Amino acid sequence: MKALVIGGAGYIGSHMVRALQRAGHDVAIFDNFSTGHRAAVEGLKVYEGDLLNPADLDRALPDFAPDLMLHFAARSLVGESMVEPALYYGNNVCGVFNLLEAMRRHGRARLVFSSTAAVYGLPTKRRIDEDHPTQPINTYGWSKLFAERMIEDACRSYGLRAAVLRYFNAAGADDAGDIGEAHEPETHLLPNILRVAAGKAPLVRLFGSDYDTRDGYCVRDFIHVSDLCDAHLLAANALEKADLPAYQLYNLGNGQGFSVLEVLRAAEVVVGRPIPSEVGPARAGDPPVLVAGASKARSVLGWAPQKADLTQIIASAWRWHQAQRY
Ligand SMILES: NC(=O)c1ccc[n+]([C@@H]2O[C@H](COP(=O)([O-])OP(=O)(O)OC[C@H]3O[C@@H](n4cnc5c(N)ncnc54)[C@H](O)[C@@H]3O)[C@@H](O)[C@H]2O)c1
Ligand SMILES: O=c1ccn([C@@H]2O[C@H](COP(=O)(O)OP(=O)(O)O[C@H]3O[C@H](CO)[C@H](O)[C@H](O)[C@H]3O)[C@@H](O)[C@H]2O)c(=O)[nH]1
Repeated sequence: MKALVIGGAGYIGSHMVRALQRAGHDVAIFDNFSTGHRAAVEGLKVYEGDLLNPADLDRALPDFAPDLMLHFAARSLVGESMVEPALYYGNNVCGVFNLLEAMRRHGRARLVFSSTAAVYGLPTKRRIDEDHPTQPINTYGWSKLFAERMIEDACRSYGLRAAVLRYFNAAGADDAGDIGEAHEPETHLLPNILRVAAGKAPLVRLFGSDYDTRDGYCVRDFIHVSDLCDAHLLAANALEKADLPAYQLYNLGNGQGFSVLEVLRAAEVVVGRPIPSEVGPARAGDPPVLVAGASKARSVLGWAPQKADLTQIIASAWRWHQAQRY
């Protein structure tokens, strides 16, 4: 299969490239390098282009003629989305619109799309499954929900077959240790903890300690990036199954929540020393608990996460942080 990874120079996209290659597929990347890294895509076929420029897609799609497109190219900082909503509606909504139109123009009909647990908003039940109401509390979540809707409509009207994957908290790095999470600025919990452990920052700030949770800290469901990629491969196969609908939606998480403090303590065990921290004010827009109900991906796709153990996730991220290439 020929797969075009849109946003393939980014954190999750670069891992997806690896997973596709290991599965024997022919891979190319489409990326504008706004947050991606050239070092992550060395030696690969790259179409440098922007989803906001349809001419770039008109160059890449007929040239590579992919059987499958995988979309990772988004802005994804919750805080930024509340200050600069236009950036989010531009990239995450107009970008997806341009992609869907280009796919229609060039007869490309298979898409796997990265969505997010942020589409759900505040949880109304302990585990968030796909039937949970979607009421985002930030612009990032709304932009992804609008994109999902456009994809669903394209499946109904234009013969597209698509899988939308709503991730919870992606973490960890490839076993090879040469690609990993590197955002600037970094806002995610685990890389921020490990930057301190690696001596690149003096301390990590824990946002809020008086949430209504077991220890007062926010609780999240961490899923290894390689397990996410496995689910994408399975979702791509599911697009070919006539007994499954043209539009498929799956949550991806381990179904187990860890508090911010528990993640810090687990990281201290992995690195073998205390990691300086301080408690700061709660961050605006953070739901207290986000834990996935992801049984649908298991039962329909046959997905079985191989790296669900938090210590294993942190250890893989730590290997990357110690030898970070970019
Ligand atoms: N990291 C997480 O925990 C998480 C959780 C849920 C969902 N997601 C979603 O997963 C996807 C990937 O996240 P990530 O953490 O790897 O992000 P990232 O910022 O590391 O990667 C995004 C990539 O897309 C590229 N890109 C962005 N806009 C583009 C455009 N207009 N045209 C071409 N390329 C463009 C960037 O240069 C980058 O290489 C995003 O859609 C994000 O919303 C991530
Ligand atoms: O330096 C930090 C960074 C984060 N946190 C806390 O750690 C938890 C996790 O925060 P992250 O920023 O790592 O992740 P989020 O849960 O905010 O968001 C992630 O998961 C969401 C869905 O669950 C979205 O998909 C989003 O794109 C993705 O970044 C939150 O309680 C946050 O307040 C800290 O205490 N200190």
